[in-house]
Amino acid sequence: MLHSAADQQFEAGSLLSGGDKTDYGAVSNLSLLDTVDSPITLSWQDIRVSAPKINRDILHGVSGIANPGELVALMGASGAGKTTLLNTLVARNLKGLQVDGSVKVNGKVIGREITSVSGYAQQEELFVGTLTVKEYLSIQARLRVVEIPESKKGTATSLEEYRKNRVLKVLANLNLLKCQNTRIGVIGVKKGISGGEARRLTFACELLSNPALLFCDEPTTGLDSFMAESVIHVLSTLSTANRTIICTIHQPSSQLYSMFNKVIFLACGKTAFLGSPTQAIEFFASCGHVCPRNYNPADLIIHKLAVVPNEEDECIQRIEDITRKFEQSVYGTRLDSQLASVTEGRMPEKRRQANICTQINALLQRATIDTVRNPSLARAKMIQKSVMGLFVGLLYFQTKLDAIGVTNINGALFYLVCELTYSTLFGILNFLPSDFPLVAREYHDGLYSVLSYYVARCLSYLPLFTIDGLAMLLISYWLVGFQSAWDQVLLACLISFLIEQSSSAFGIMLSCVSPSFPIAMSSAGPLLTLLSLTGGLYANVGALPSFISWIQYLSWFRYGFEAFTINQWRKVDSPNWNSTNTQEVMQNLSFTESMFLWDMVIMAAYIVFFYTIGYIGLLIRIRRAR
Ligand SMILES: Nc1ncnc2c1ncn2[C@@H]1O[C@H](COP(=O)(O)OP(=O)(O)OP(=O)(O)O)[C@@H](O)[C@H]1O
Repeated sequence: MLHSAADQQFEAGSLLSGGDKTDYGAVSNLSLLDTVDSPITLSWQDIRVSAPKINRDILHGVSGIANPGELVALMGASGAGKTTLLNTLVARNLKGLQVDGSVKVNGKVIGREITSVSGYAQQEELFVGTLTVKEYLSIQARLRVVEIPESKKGTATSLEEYRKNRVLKVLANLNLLKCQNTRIGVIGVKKGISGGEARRLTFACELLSNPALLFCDEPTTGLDSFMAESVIHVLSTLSTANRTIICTIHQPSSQLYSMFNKVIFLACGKTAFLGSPTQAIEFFASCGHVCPRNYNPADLIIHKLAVVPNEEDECIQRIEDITRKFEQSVYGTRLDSQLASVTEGRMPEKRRQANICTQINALLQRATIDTVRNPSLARAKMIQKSVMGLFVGLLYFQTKLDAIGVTNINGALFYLVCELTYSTLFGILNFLPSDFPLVAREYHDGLYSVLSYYVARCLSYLPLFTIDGLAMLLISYWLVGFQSAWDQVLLACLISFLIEQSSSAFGIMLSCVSPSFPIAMSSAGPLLTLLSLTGGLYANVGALPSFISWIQYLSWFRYGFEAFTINQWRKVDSPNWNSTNTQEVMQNLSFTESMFLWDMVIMAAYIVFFYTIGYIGLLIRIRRAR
């Protein structure tokens, strides 16, 4: 992981170093670290987790407590159950697991509502990489900060100003001011902020709402020792403001180990120790595992708690010995008495969701920036459609209105329907896969509803997936010599819009209901073939066998082509053309002139239908992803 020279100056606590002083001026009248108004004591008792399908117990009655102002490390060998315990505490990622025992916030079991009083910085960083750090945080602030807290009422005149100050303050707190205008970046596509900055940005998002309880899954994994230390330093500083912070951590260095207020060691799904870092060293020494001088205590303890291949019996015996000794030790009994003395206290205020307009607005802004800054999509689509418009124009250049010309113009119209469909659909099939992990996480963090995301994302695609089609249509229009009375041009634009929207709504629906991107891709091809074959050019829609003829009524190819054709031939600016010629063209294709309006209404209805099914599919998938 890269880190800049400015990173190396990083010092949590002296947060102005390397920062942007102009910006900081805006928040200089505010204290750097907000003290938590309603501190949280988190306690958990006799947590048992099993996987019934494979008949396996993962946690065997684990108990513990974390108090305000404490930075707690959850440690243990790989497979000890750290992530499972953290997931149980935050009520996330427990699909397929049976969970018993109680998790209490200030002495009260609140279940999944823990999400609304805590922050969870997950290990996998998920951002919208095309945004800058400040843009991303500002949008997060609109979703996470919905009112000025009572204690901060005098610090800002409006919610907007409070959010702005909050973003600057969090940027300063986490030493992100110097990279605030840097794009976050997309792994493997575009380099952005450093690994340490990305990790701090994850905390920054969580801190916007100033949670009293913060969970962090492996905050130092993947970082070099300096970065790891700076991240833990930030957490340690944050905990001093009366926050309760619990994080899982893999083999911390001696330096890191001593920065925690409390360490919890798990082994084979049991608590092997809970207490201060120094007490842990003493306890393990009392069990016969003395830490040599200049040796990392965390390494020694985790090694003693690991089950080593080919030495399973010996290791399990040792672990049982340690866990039993812990239960009987002064630390074990003190934990029991602490848990017994937890009484119901004041509940912290739950984080409210922003109203639906704010949600859609913020998400639309984010999605639009992402779509516009995504050159592979925006630029490629515009270039492709313009080239295709030119190509069609040249291929059918100034077509005459004779028998061959009519066939050619109909061919050109059907080609436009296909071009408006295929590239749109395949361009939009990636609608969900790229967004899904972030949206599922933010939904379960309680930031917004699925409907807000869906509306915003669909709207963000609308301009691009309209303008490109119109560009193609208008470039080819006069080159081919389509009928160009103003009402015909306008109606052709409307038909083009409806065809392209039918295709993008269908693509979004497929993307949302398919279990995976490859399945969506592989089902799109055959479905489009079926719909285009019954579109009216390859086979006369009036002569299709009855058992297959019904498919045409599902095909926007058919409605779009019929509407384009009627629009073209109903009014022809030529002395050699009369209404009989129009009827002949219609009869040859088995199209009905009176269907013109219906074609457009039916396409509009299909668009609504596809979007609705897509929404239901997305809702089900996101709800299942907790
Ligand atoms: N959903 C599940 N179904 C079945 N087994 C599971 C499930 N989740 C976890 N386990 C098993 O439970 C054990 C503990 O897993 P967990 O991920 O909590 O360990 P960990 O201490 O976080 O390990 P690591 O440090 O390697 O991430 C592992 O053996 C794992 O295979």
